[in-house]
Amino acid sequence: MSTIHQDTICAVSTAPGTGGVAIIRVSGPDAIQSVHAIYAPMKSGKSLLTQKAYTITFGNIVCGDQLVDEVLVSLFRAPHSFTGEDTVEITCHGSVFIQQQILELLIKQGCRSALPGEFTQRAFLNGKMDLSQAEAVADLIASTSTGTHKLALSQMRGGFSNELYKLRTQLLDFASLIELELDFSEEDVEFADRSNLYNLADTIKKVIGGLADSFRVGNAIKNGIPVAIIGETNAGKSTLLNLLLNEEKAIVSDIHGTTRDVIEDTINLNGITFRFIDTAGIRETSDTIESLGIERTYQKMEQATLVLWVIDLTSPDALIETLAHLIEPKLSGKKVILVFNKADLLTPQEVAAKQNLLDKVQAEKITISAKFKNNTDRLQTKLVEAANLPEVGQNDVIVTNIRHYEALTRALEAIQRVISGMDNGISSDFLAQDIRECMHYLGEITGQISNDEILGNIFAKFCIGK
Ligand SMILES: Nc1nc2c(c(=O)[nH]1)N(C=O)[C@@H](CNc1ccc(C(=O)N[C@@H](CCC(=O)O)C(=O)O)cc1)CN2
Ligand SMILES: Nc1nc2c(ncn2[C@@H]2O[C@H](COP(=O)(O)OP(=O)(O)OP(=O)(O)O)[C@@H](O)[C@H]2O)c(=O)[nH]1
Ligand SMILES: [K+]
Ligand SMILES: [Mg+2]
Repeated sequence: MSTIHQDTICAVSTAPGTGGVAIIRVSGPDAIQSVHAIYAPMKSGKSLLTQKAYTITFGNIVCGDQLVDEVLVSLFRAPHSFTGEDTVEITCHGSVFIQQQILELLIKQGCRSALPGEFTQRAFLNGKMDLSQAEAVADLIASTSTGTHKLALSQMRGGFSNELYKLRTQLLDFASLIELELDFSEEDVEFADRSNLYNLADTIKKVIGGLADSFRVGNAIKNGIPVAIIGETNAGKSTLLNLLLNEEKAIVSDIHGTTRDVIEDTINLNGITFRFIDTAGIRETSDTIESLGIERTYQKMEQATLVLWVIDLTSPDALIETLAHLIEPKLSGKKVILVFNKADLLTPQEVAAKQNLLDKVQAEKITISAKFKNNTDRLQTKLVEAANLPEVGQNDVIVTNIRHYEALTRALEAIQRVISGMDNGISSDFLAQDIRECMHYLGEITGQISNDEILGNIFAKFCIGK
């Protein structure tokens, strides 16, 4: 792909504010000329126009006869740069005022302020990387832990893309065999050995299915495992949240219905990110706002992977059972830990007598005192066990991006139609159509298939200067 964006863009690529130095990036056909016009190298004979690529020179940025700053200027010549275009980087002093002045000078030279992600978008459009690699650049910038860093790095280096290219090749083989048959359809012969084709479709299905399934892990690593803390009012949910986060995040009081809006935050336990979600206590209420809060509790429960159902051991058994009728139907498919709280208020005998409560609920049980932090280490251990995240190796391909997950789901549906079509002896042209559809969705991930809307959505989420 050749450069189709003929204008030259500029932006500050370092964090806003005042670091010691800042980098201003200029990319496009007039990058070298534009910087040349505002730059005076210290040593004669070092004009940017004649400098070799991958060199740095020292000099002054000037506005007429006014000195703006002493800077370093790095030169990249197309196609050997991040964007694939001519690129010049000015490293100036970290004053916002200086950065602004230099940008203004560049704009006077005909450069345009870059849009968010536009440098990376150009790298994609110039064939420097595919779309999933470009998206990984944003993930890498946002990475905050070993897990997110490792996944973003592997995706940026093309691990995921290679997997998809392999699949595409297999699908192409498949399609050509089928299409060969179509060419000879009058003769009513089957060129492509059906059982080979069937095996191939099945292999492809397994690979796509495996990639789609990896999103559970990828999403958990990237966004944290959602853990909803639910239960009756005053059970001690907010006390438990604060304890898990080690921070007074939520208001705790002895008034029923204190928490009305959802409060959430993440924390790392044993390298796993958990997103704890404190919710409004569930009870019958005539208060409109509280009812809305309880609605949200149910929504959050639905979105959670893990549910901590907090029970006040001092509540009457009947109340707990009544509440169970409301909660239980919403727990299917989730890991549940029943947290019997306020053990400090009961004798050990009384606590023991309560152990059979809610026996019919499929769940682990633990007895704690959130207030006095009794047995809460055990609860953390249980959480880590319940997370059940596999070790991710250097070469494992894990899907972390919801856009990729959705495309994989579509691709999986298409290949499943191929398989059931073969089961039902469907005609070859229909099979070919489904194979092409499968390829289309895989192509959306790498950007072989793309449009302005997809690209706009992706790059608008980048920061400016990237
Ligand atoms: N100053 C600065 N630091 C930076 C970046 C940048 O743009 N500027 N990057 C921005 O994200 C990252 C580095 N990414 C880069 C990727 C490729 C090329 C490049 O010149 N590629 C050439 C030649 C490669 C080679 O020597 O083999 C090419 O692809 O042809 C430069 C930076 C991180 N650090
Ligand atoms: N004795 C004792 N009191 C506790 C314990 N945990 C919480 N409490 C008290 O129980 C009361 C309610 O605690 P909260 O954390 O606000 O309960 P909640 O479940 O968030 O309540 P709502 O937000 O109203 O649904 C407060 O007075 C807490 O101090 C505990 O383990 N032992
Ligand atoms: K309360
Ligand atoms: Mg609360």
